[in-house]
Amino acid sequence: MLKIGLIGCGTIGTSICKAIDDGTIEAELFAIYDRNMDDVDKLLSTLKRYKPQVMETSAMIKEIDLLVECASQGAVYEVIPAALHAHCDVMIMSVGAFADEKLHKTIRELAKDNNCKVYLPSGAIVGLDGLKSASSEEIYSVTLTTQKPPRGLAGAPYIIRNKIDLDKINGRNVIFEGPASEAVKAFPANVNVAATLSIAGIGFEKTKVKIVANPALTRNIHEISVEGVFGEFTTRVENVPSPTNPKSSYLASLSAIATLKKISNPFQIGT
Ligand SMILES: NC(=O)C1=CN([C@@H]2O[C@H](COP(=O)(O)OP(=O)(O)OC[C@H]3O[C@@H](n4cnc5c(N)ncnc54)[C@H](O)[C@@H]3O)[C@@H](O)[C@H]2O)C=CC1
Ligand SMILES: O=C([O-])CC(=O)C(=O)O
Repeated sequence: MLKIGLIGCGTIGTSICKAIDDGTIEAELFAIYDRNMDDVDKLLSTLKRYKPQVMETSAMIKEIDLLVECASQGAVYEVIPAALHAHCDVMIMSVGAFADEKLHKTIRELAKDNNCKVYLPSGAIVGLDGLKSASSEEIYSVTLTTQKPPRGLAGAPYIIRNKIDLDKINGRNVIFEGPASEAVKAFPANVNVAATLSIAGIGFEKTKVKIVANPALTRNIHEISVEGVFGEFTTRVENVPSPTNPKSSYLASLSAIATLKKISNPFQIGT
């Protein structure tokens, strides 16, 4: 059975561990880690079947088959290269870290050299399948428009740096427009999806991102428009925010679970 270690015992981490615990994902939950022990304890209290060990990732990567990162972009730097060195496969949620070209290159090379897989789930967006197909020919443009209720953007470095008072926004307000490379640094916990889109499509500089704060919303909306030789498509998803973290859509947790279900299943059907 696939032996999993996990870093990040917050919203997505807890959903994943519960899905392993209740058998939705057929895998062994071997170990977990978080820099915040309260989050570790809270997660452990939700599990009925598994009592994973709590250990630093430097120790767990010697024992596991797959390391799941659902912590932060900083954690990607701290743990992913080491895990690949240790011949672990990895699944990464904080995909925005890949905007750092050096890290991106290092992760690709380490995965190749150590014969490891790097899994990036679709996360909170829909349409990556079409973009991947279309990418065999020229893509002219990819645009992501993300709308969130203001509290779904709270704490972002861009909001703090520009002293934007989210409580004072009283209508649909475009607060950022720029390339994905800048968006994922300015909003590291809000638009990792822009990174996944960039990697699947035309890269971090050409992928355009617009971020809108909209107090009228209760959902996180991601609209993707793609134009290329194939024609054009638009997708739109209206995501229910996770109750424990309004920045992260519930679909992101479900996407992580779906990816792990696929990885852990020895029986694969379809192309
Ligand atoms: N790819 C996608 O579509 C999506 C990605 N995300 C990203 O996934 C990650 C997890 O999201 P959530 O579970 O909602 O966040 P969360 O804030 O609920 O939980 C994150 C947990 O990771 C821990 N953590 C953060 N940095 C750490 C480090 N360096 N070492 C150890 N522990 C660390 C925190 O203490 C916290 O318990 C975030 O980076 C988030 O931005 C979120 C939604 C969609
Ligand atoms: O969950 C979402 O709606 C998107 C998100 O936070 C991210 O991509 O970082």
